[in-house]
Amino acid sequence: MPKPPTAPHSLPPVPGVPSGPRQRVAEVTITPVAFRDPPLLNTVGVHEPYAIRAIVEVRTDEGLTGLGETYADTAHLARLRRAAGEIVGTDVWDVNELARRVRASLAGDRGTGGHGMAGMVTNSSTADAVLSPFEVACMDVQGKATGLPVSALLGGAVRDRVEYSAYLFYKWDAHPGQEPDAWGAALDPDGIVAQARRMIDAYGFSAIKLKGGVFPPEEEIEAIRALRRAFPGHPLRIDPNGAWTVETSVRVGRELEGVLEYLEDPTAGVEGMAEVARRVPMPLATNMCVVGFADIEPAVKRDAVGVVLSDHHFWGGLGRSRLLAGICETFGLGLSMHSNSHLGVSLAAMTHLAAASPALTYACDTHTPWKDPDEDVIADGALTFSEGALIVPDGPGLGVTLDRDRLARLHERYVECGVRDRDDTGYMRRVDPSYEKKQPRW
Ligand SMILES: O=C([O-])C(=O)C[C@H](O)[C@@H](O)C(=O)[O-]
Repeated sequence: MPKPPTAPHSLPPVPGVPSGPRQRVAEVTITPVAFRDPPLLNTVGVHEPYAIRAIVEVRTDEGLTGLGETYADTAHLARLRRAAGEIVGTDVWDVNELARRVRASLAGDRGTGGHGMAGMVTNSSTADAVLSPFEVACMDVQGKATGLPVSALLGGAVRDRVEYSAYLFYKWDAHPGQEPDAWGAALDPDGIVAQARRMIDAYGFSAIKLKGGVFPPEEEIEAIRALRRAFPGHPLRIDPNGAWTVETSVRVGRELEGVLEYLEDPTAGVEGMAEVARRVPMPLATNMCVVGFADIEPAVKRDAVGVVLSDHHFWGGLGRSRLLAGICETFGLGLSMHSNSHLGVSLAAMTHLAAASPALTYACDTHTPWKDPDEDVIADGALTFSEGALIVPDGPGLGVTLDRDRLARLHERYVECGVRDRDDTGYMRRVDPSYEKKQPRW
């Protein structure tokens, strides 16, 4: 009797896991990198000359490689490295097993800092933040193994282009001791409008977010009014990262009635947010008081937020961010997307997630315009903005490839600038030393 043809891959099936070319994680590489970051101001201080990220590569026993990207502060890197050792041997389709192993690798780790969450009032899950880049990398492999884009693996793209917003910052001309960059300074309403015009001319964005909490609220209200006059049709948002008292938040919210599409994190903590929400006319958005699954119930009970900014880096990857999207739909919460200084691997993952999230109806945040296009780790051409949006890549996986020369260069920079030795906040922000004592600032 002729033998049945052998399957191309010989792993036993995993119950409940979709079939597909099966592969196991054979090797994991984590490469911290540093890229130039302009002197953008936020409520804690100023961005450092370099932002740091970690690029995660997951290689399989079948020779495919998947990519992920995450924070690279000292605490987070140490956790990533522990997890990397544990996940070798995992089937890339078995994300539950991947999560189990990541959690096991963190046993006994009670730390909550790192991964960009320092200073937040949060129930953010360290394990979710560690899981995220590995899950994204495994999904990239799944896509490569099946020929499907990640958006298809997430349930299917409901849009073929993902809109992003112009993310404006008050800004110095230059970091001390450096040449001014092409953006120039933006320290008043005219500077902010000029920055918006430049960014919108270059990218075509049709929504605008201003990072606030830097100057007294009256000045920031003026900047928003100036933006409204200059861009009458663009939805506007302001985000002071929780720097205002409840009373200041209420005053700003009322003054900007009819001007803002949402007011993001005006004050810190779910109680304060709930009180502001009761007294201002627009929805409150957050990426500070709902940053993990445990934050959802208290926020919903108190009606504290109208819009959640998801972020797959915090929420455990793409699959768990889809879960968040479903919960938001259930409770009638809007869904938008948060960003931090990031590279192209994250941008690709954000774009696939947004494409596959029907409830995500707001333009997403991105820091991309603040990065020199040569300072990335991906090859050019995969992600290009047109009319404020990215076309969702339709090639296998994330649809981006690593440029190894760039990766090596940015890693060398990371080693040279010594940031690896810093026990920083995870933001790579130079923090005003008096900040801790000044919260809320107004
Ligand atoms: O709420 C936000 O958009 C952020 O927290 C993102 C960034 O950390 C932002 O504040 C920054 O880049 O300074």
